Amino acid sequence: MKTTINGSEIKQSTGETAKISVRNLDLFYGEKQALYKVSLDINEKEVTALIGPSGCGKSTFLRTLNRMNDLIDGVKITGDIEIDKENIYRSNDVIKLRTKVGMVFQKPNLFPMSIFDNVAYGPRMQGIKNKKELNQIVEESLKSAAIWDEVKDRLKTSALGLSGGQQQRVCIARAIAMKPDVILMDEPTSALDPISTLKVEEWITKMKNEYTIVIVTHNMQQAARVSDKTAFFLNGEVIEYDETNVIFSMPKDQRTEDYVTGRFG
Ligand SMILES: Nc1ncnc2c1ncn2[C@@H]1O[C@H](COP(=O)(O)OP(=O)(O)OP(=O)(O)O)[C@@H](O)[C@H]1O
Repeated sequence: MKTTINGSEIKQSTGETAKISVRNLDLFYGEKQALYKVSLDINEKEVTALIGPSGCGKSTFLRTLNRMNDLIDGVKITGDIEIDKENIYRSNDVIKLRTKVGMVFQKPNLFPMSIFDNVAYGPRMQGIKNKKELNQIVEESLKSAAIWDEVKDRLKTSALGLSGGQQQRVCIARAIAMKPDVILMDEPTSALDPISTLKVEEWITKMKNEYTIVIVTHNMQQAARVSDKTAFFLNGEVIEYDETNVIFSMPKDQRTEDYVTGRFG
């Protein structure tokens, strides 16, 4: 279904609950505009993939959803983003937002501390001190991220001693430990080998009934495998947003078709 608000087309789907509503989002890095009137709804407990050629604004858009761009000097954002109907740019509680909206980056970015302390870091910052409770959160999070069996006997050793694929799953566990509703993933497997990639993809598929997941990927097969909806970005605009099978098998816009069939990118 397509509707219009203030003359701008809202890309949305019927019948489902929008967890995240984005309206008329413009973003500037200083003088340079990186996003143009982005309006779309992201459904709860679905996987939404953001695809498009390098530099088209996917990561920029992803970072607006937990206000990570606030950390960059000279960024100006106009428009509205609501999560659970709350305008995230009208609240000053960025910590609360980043608890609710977790993020997994392209490269594993664990702290130079033990596996346990990495996963317990967020809960401890939230004030949880009880050892039994922390043990439970760490175990559950590592299990959920499908890494428990590989690390359960070395929780007190440095997380940096793990392989890249294992580190990325500990990053996922660290995000889960905060009990987020939304998990943003910025090319989470681009630095991983095929087996680790498969494990992360399996995690996404298994967990999509628990979290709203938004993933930036350059890998078309990955988007097709894991996502329910796909948004195609080009030059800072959303060109097309639809069910993933529509985007990949019968896109409406020629530019989407050219991109997904590999004619450019
Ligand atoms: N911190 C920044 N300061 C200035 N310009 C930036 C900054 N980050 C990104 N840009 C510019 O904004 C545009 C969008 O970049 P962005 O990283 O969001 O694209 P992308 O689609 O995620 O690209 P890629 O697939 O290569 O990661 C690009 O022109 C980029 O050069």
